Order: sequence, then C-alpha cells, then structure tokens
Amino acid sequence: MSGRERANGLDCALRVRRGTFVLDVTATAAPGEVLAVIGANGSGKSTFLGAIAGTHPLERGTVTLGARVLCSREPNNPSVALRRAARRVGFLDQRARLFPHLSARANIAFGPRAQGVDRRSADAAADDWLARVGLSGRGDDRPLQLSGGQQQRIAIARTLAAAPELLLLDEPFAALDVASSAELREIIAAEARRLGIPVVLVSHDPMDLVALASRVIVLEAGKIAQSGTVAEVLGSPATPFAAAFTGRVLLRGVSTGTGFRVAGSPLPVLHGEGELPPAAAAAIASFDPSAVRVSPDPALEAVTSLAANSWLGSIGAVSSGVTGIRVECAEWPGLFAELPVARAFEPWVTAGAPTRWELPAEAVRFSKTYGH
Ligand SMILES: Nc1ncnc2c1ncn2[C@@H]1O[C@H](COP(=O)(O)OP(=O)(O)OP(=O)(O)O)[C@@H](O)[C@H]1O
Repeated sequence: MSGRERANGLDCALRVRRGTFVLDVTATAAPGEVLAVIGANGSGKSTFLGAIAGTHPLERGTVTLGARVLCSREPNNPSVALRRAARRVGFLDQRARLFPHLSARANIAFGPRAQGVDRRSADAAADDWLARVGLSGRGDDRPLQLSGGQQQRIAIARTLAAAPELLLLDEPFAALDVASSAELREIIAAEARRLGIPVVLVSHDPMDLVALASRVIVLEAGKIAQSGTVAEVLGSPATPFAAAFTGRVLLRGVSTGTGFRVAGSPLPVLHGEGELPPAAAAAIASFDPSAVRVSPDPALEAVTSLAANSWLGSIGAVSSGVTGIRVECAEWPGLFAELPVARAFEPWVTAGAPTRWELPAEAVRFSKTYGH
C-alpha cells in the first residue's frame, strides 16, 4: 500500500430525483467501517450508491470523502461533480464482470496499469492480491475457468487493487452459495480493516449485517426510516420492512469448535452449517423461525436436552409474527418459532405450555463475527 493518508470517512447529505422518486439521505461511514443499507425493492438503495459513485447526479447536497468533495450542488455555491474515475470509489455488485479475454492476473492488474503502473509491478501486485483472496496459482486462468465464487474473489481483488478510497457493495454475495458468501465476507471484512477505507454495503441478507456491518440505515421510499447500530436495528426493528428483514432468529454465542453454544440455553451444543470460528471464539447462529418444530409434550417435568438440536421447554409468550404465530421459548431468551396461523387455535399454543422443540441442523447457519 502507498503511504497515502487513508483515514478518510464518507460524509453525505444528498437529494437525488429519478422521475417522481426522490431520495433524501444523510449518512456517514468512518474509515474501516462497514455501513449497511437495507430497504424494500425500489426504496432507493442502488440510487444511493449511484449518487456516491457518480452515476446519478445530485439535485441537492454534498458528498465528501475526507477532505475531498466528490460532488456538491448547494445554493450559492459552485457545483462540483468529479468524474467517476476521479472519485476513487470501488464498486462491486453480484456480477463479477471480469474481462473474459484477460487472465485473472491481467484483470486484477488492469486498474493499476490504467493508472500508469508498469506491467511488472502491476503483475507482482496482482499476484499478491491473488494470494490475499485465496487464489494463488490461478493467475493464468481465464474467468471461464473459475467458479462463480472464484470469479467474485477476482472481482474483489480487481476492485481493491485499483486502490479505492471508498468501497461500495451492492449485494456482492447474492449469487453465491453459503460457503462462498462466508469466504467473501471474511475477505471483505479483512480488507476493509487493513485498508482502513469506509465501505457501504447494500444487502438483503441479515447475516451480512451481523457479520460485517457496525451500523445500518433502513430506507423506505427514498428516506431513512431507521438508523442505528446493527444490534439496535435488528433488535428493535422500527418498520415492517425491518421486522420482516430480521424475521430470522439471530443468536450470539460462542463456538465449541464443532457447534455453537449460548450461555444459559437448554442445549449444550447447537449443530448447524456454515463457518464456525475456533472453539471459544464469538459466533452467530441464525435460522428461519418457521424451521423450528414445536409440539406439545405433556411429559415435561424438567428442562432437559434430548437428541441433538432438540430440547424440552415451555412456551414463554405467543404473539403475531412475520409469517405466522410467534411462539417464544421461555427457557431460551431470544429463541422463537413461527407456527402457521392455523395452529394458533390448537389448545396447547399458550404461555406456559410444556413443549418439545426441534431445530433441524440443516436450517441453522453459523457465522463468525468480523467487524465488531
Ligand atoms: N430509470 C429510472 N427512471 C425513473 N425512475 C427510476 C429509474 N430507475 C429507478 N427509478 C425509481 O427509483 C426508485 C429507486 O430505485 P432503486 O433502484 O434505487 O431502488 P433499490 O432500493 O435499489 O431497489 P432494488 O432492491 O429493487 O434494487 C424506484 O422506486 C423507481 O421508482
């Protein structure tokens, strides 16, 4: 990395108009911080990224990166709109968009070469990037010889090799399987920290927020409907979208090496799939509450764990959920199931009822915590 000062935060207060749609957003992202942006389809997430990147002109407002003004349109002041290349903003969405006729190495070296770096240095730096994204030795491969996840790693390397001062990510993991998304999350978290650049991440996956981001803004019809730390927004969603978005159960606990444990829960170990850190490190488990099977168990005498991922407990509270009836487990705070609405009328679905809980391991996803 150059010795250039990188401690530059993003600061924007902007208004963008697209037809009758108006985006009105004020947001900041500190150096090394991942700011997540969530919202329903059409709420303005891509427009927000486009305004920062320079594809959508401002109607009003200013976007700065450290001391640099990327664009500004304020009354009584001269307007500024840096060319996209001059903004030094990296952008990545779910398609890798690699040059198909160039090798992986040449794809990564493309930005530095365009910035005037000589071929040998650019290729050497590209080989370093290949190592960083876990693809050492694949530099001569063409994109079509690589899997989707590998292509996306090359795309990350290519974006970061151009030394951006801000990284914009528009659902970069959406087209990838669980394992590849977890690997890419880890690469992005590590690089954002190492480079100390702000990152703005648009995502539809709560796991991205919990694993990567420290703060989140929720957009609704072009306006910020809620903002706060990830814990605040996921813990107390303020809009129907945020509630639906957080419809998955998210548990914070520790890895046991082969499973996951939450202090005070009836299960010594929860089994699942995904990326677990080494034993004793902080981890997250998430699952769809409708995957939890709850059934009446009149034999309940004490809270005991049964077979793997199965325990006896009692119903803590019953309320309306996102997709059905939400049933909380009294012995495991934060854990709830959602039953189909039709089951709400079964007599045992009531607070205090003795029940058997089963959570299929294939429904449980593990992740490390990265940024915080
Ligand atoms: N080409 C266009 N011309 C006019 N209006 C547009 C155009 N593209 C988008 N819009 C408007 O801008 C709004 C915001 O679109 P945007 O793509 O930013 O939303 P989004 O939150 O990124 O949605 P998605 O999750 O579907 O990608 C849309 O609701 C639409 O009304």
